[in-house]
Amino acid sequence: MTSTRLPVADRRDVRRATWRLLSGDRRALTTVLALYCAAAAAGLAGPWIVGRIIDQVESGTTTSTIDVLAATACAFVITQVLFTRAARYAGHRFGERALARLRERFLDDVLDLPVATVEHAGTGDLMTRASSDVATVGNSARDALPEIFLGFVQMVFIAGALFVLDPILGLCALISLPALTLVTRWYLRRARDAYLAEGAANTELAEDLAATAEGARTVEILRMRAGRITGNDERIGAAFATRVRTLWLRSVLFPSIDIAHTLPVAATLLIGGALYLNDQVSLGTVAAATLYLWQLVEPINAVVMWIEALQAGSAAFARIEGVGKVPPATPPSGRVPHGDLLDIDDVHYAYHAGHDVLRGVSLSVRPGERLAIVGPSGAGKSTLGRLLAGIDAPSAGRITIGGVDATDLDATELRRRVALVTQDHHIFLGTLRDNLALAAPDADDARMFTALEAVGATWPADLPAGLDTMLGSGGMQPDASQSQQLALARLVLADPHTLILDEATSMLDPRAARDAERSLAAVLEGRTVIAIAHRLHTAHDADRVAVMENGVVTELGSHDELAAAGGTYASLWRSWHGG
Ligand SMILES: Nc1ncnc2c1ncn2[C@@H]1O[C@H](COP(=O)(O)OP(=O)(O)OP(=O)(O)O)[C@@H](O)[C@H]1O
Repeated sequence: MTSTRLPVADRRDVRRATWRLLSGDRRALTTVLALYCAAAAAGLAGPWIVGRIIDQVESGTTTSTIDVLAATACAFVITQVLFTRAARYAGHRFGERALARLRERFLDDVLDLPVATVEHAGTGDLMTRASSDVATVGNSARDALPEIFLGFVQMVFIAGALFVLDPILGLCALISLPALTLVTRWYLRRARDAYLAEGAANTELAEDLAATAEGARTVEILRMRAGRITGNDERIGAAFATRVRTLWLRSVLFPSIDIAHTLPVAATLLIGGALYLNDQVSLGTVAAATLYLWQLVEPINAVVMWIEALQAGSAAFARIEGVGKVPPATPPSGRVPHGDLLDIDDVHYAYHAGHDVLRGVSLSVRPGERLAIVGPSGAGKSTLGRLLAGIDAPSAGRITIGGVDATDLDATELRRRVALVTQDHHIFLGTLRDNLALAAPDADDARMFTALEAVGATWPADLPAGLDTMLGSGGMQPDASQSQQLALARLVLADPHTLILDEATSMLDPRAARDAERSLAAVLEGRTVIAIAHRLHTAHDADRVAVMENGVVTELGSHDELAAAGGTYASLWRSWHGG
């Protein structure tokens, strides 16, 4: 099975998704925009009033006029502060709501992912998208977007005010614009890929570190320390290189911005000075224009700084949106199975092209039959179980349920009919009831207790809080055997017509395992059970036994037939029995 990263959405999709996210709360967005415009408009008054004060002083005026002008300037500054504060507050609330909608959609997309896709992609990829990518987008939605918007509004208003003040001085403000545009375009063209590469390198690093930490014991025992350190070093090196690349892009952008501030001020002072000497503009106008230009520093800096964050946010958003681009595992054909006959016809499967682990498996499992699959380790039993449960599709051949290809059934329909239970029994944080309701949301307490009893779990009846007992960290920690019983009880509640038990009871002690399997079989009378088993008593109790060796079924028959046939099963049975 080769590792395939989850897709990344392209620019057009990201633009569309951004618009969808923003326009999902139009009223709030309009309020935020209006408040920012009001704040930017109020900010224009200060320099203009200072210019007027200078002109008044030059032409000779009373102190009371100056006092009135100064008081007016103060009033506008306070108004600007109040509007900005209100705009930021509304902007943050808007951003948080947008982020909440994004998280909900992301969760839906993740839950819709085919299991095989998640396994192929590796959990690190999904974890990075769910954690750091969502946080980065949150940062953009909460801070970057509102700040960039405020910056743009301020720039447009200030440029407008400069032109109104004096068109020639207005032109001075634009002197750096072409160079600034070029540098910003140069940066933006490269930034997305650079940030995507940084995100991907971080994912690889996170996966590698997690694998080393999780497998620490194995690393110690097999003395793989040096190898792991070298591997981790390489990943850290790769992540470092991608960071250096984004740093290089920033190191070109930021100094260019600094120059872009200074040039227009110098030009305004020079040209404004010459105009003043020629009596074409007043001293107050030159002063006001210079102050406006200094005022531009803040929005330009903010826009550039936050555009950088927005780039990182856009790359992260592309990765989040990419999860929704994964095609459904099985485009439903709409065909309805007739009956529950499970037919496996010449099925091949390879994790790596050219290395078939299933090499032409053919088998028919009748409804209600109990089939045990036995065989040596690596024979392909679990792989066949995954294919039967629709987690992976055969590379060749067909698996049909009631005459319809398993790959043509939609995921919900397939899960309703076939369920795989393995040794992984996840207990979700929540009550015992929550954990059982996952399989049957409508089940009442009586049904839940019946399901638990069916799999031999009597301990829930003794719990003081009963089904309301909290499980998981901070609550009751079920042991391996109890977790397995919960998983089996979930299956009883889900009630699919075919159950595939892949070593499902292996963690229980032999007596408990036998009890659980017996109880399960009793509850599921008339249903199909395919048990992939290491313990041969499972085979002994089954209607038929299929022996798998090297990717094919080599023997098929009842326990008695195979035990008498003197083949692989007979020798397995003899050695298991110590005979
Ligand atoms: N995810 C995977 N990627 C690559 N190869 C795999 C993967 N899972 C299993 N294999 C290989 O496929 C072959 C069949 O494995 P499978 O687990 O289906 O056998 P099994 O009969 O169930 O063995 P066991 O009884 O030990 O679980 C083995 O050679 C195994 O190494």
